[in-house]
Amino acid sequence: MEIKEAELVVSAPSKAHWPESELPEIVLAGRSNVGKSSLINTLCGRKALAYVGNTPGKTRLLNFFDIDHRFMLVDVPGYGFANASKQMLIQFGEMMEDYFSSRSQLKGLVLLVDMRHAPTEDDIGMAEYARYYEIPFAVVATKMDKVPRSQQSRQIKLIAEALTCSQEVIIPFSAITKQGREELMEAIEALLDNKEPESE
Ligand SMILES: Nc1nc2c(ncn2[C@@H]2O[C@H](COP(=O)(O)OP(=O)(O)OP(=O)(O)O)[C@@H](O)[C@H]2O)c(=O)[nH]1
Repeated sequence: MEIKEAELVVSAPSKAHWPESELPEIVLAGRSNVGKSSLINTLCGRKALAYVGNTPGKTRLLNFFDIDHRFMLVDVPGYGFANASKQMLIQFGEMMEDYFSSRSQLKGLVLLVDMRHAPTEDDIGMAEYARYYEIPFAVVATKMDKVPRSQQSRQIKLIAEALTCSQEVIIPFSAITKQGREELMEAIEALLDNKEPESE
């Protein structure tokens, strides 16, 4: 699957602003600074102009990107950043709860984790959240170019164990080398087809 056109439709601060479109939605989530904006830009060839920032956790909105009028990529704010106030954490939880529990267009979650580190409590919580709401998910291990090849399979194993998922659902990815781009597109296709990448 090649993406020809990606357009940021809306940055929604609340449910009232979610788009009315019937397109299926794939949500992208991960802790702050994991490389989510870079991944969106890699997928969309910078057409989406997702902002790659160095101020972690700035985005507090759900960003809906229309991809070729075929599906929406929904970028959720990076969680787990330092200095988050309690109020912000509550707001984040409520926003995700609202979205996960009531958005019928939601077809799947792509969970981003940093390949260099063990998943955080928040990452594990996000996977549990998806299971609770029965949302199929794939996992992307970002920044693989920063992990020596000899250590990559060990890191994948570590991530799979922490998230209690199969190693097969984990897609090693680099926004620098573009490795993993094709595999991620295939995983998104599988989610759109209502297939759990995990079960393949
Ligand atoms: N080496 C390397 N660096 C990356 C990769 N992906 C992202 N980065 C860098 O990691 C930093 C964070 O990347 P972003 O794409 O802004 O991360 P984000 O998850 O959108 O961050 P938030 O806006 O805080 O949610 C930037 O300095 C990127 O250049 C990658 O695959 N390899």
